[in-house]
Amino acid sequence: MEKVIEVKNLEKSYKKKKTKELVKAVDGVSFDVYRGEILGLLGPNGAGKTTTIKSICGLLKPNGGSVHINGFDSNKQRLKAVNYISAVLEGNRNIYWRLTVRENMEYFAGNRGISKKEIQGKIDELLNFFNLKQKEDELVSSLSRGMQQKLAIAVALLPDTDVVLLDEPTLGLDVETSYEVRSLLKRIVEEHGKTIIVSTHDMPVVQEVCDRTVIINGGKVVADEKVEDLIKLFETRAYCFTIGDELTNQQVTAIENHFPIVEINDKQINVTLEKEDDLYIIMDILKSEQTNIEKIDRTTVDFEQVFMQLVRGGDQHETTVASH
Ligand SMILES: Nc1ncnc2c1ncn2[C@@H]1O[C@H](COP(=O)(O)OP(=O)(O)OP(=O)(O)O)[C@@H](O)[C@H]1O
Repeated sequence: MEKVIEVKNLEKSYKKKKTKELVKAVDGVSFDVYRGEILGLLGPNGAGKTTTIKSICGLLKPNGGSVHINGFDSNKQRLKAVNYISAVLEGNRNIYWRLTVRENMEYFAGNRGISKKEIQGKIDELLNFFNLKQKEDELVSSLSRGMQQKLAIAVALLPDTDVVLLDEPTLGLDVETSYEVRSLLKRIVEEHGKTIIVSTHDMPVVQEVCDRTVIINGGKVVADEKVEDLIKLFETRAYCFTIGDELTNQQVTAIENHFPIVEINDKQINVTLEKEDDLYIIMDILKSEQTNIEKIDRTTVDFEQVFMQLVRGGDQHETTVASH
């Protein structure tokens, strides 16, 4: 597999305005991105995603480490490196609301040094691809949020760069449009041969669209795995206990304290264990009040549960995933 982006030991600190204290936003982040994949960059608020993305785009100068794009250092050979990347950062604010759909496309093509004449065919192709052709002469301000989002992505595809970086592409979209954007992302990779990095809080996007995910928490990578492998890994530890008696409040508290991912409904406990041995902890809690265990089944997990466990657990999980 051909490596398009290599992020190595990236470090970035910010100085707090009031106290001048240094905050480490990114603390030794490393990962690679391969041609033709959709990589999901995830993490809770403040994890360091934006800082990582801005460093990849060459918008931020890291304090340590490096980013290479197609072999070019995004810091030392910035212009060559960023030539391979286009990005939609901060939602759809990269488009002009007072211009029409087509005018936006022509304007941004011009910004990249592409003449109006040579880009017309490409604009038509993209407008058709994104189902925006019939809206080409309408002002962006009159479009729905979903259409604006699609236009923002279309604009990012104009310069035909190898890598497209998308920050929260489905934020604020209704279910139907979010579904449409998700399938468009897959088609952009398949039909246009792009590599996509998508930063998102939208777990269905990750489960459905991303080949691999890099999860950042507290400025560090806590998982770098294929999405399906992560789900499988956690599935081996997901159990459903059916019990004959109601739990006491102490038992509920004990279970919730031990296991961050748990759902207790009446006489069922759905729990994802951190390691197989944890099965005995939960059985001991049940036995402590002579709770009758009727059966124990393995259950399925979704990506959201995997994510929650990885970001809530801290270092313990880092070891677990790294050893996988
Ligand atoms: N310009 C800045 N000055 C000071 N601190 C900053 C600055 N930018 C980010 N930080 C801090 O660095 C840390 C990482 O921020 P970053 O924006 O990279 O996280 P994020 O994962 O993108 O979060 P979100 O999902 O909320 O956008 C946070 O603690 C944040 O407060």
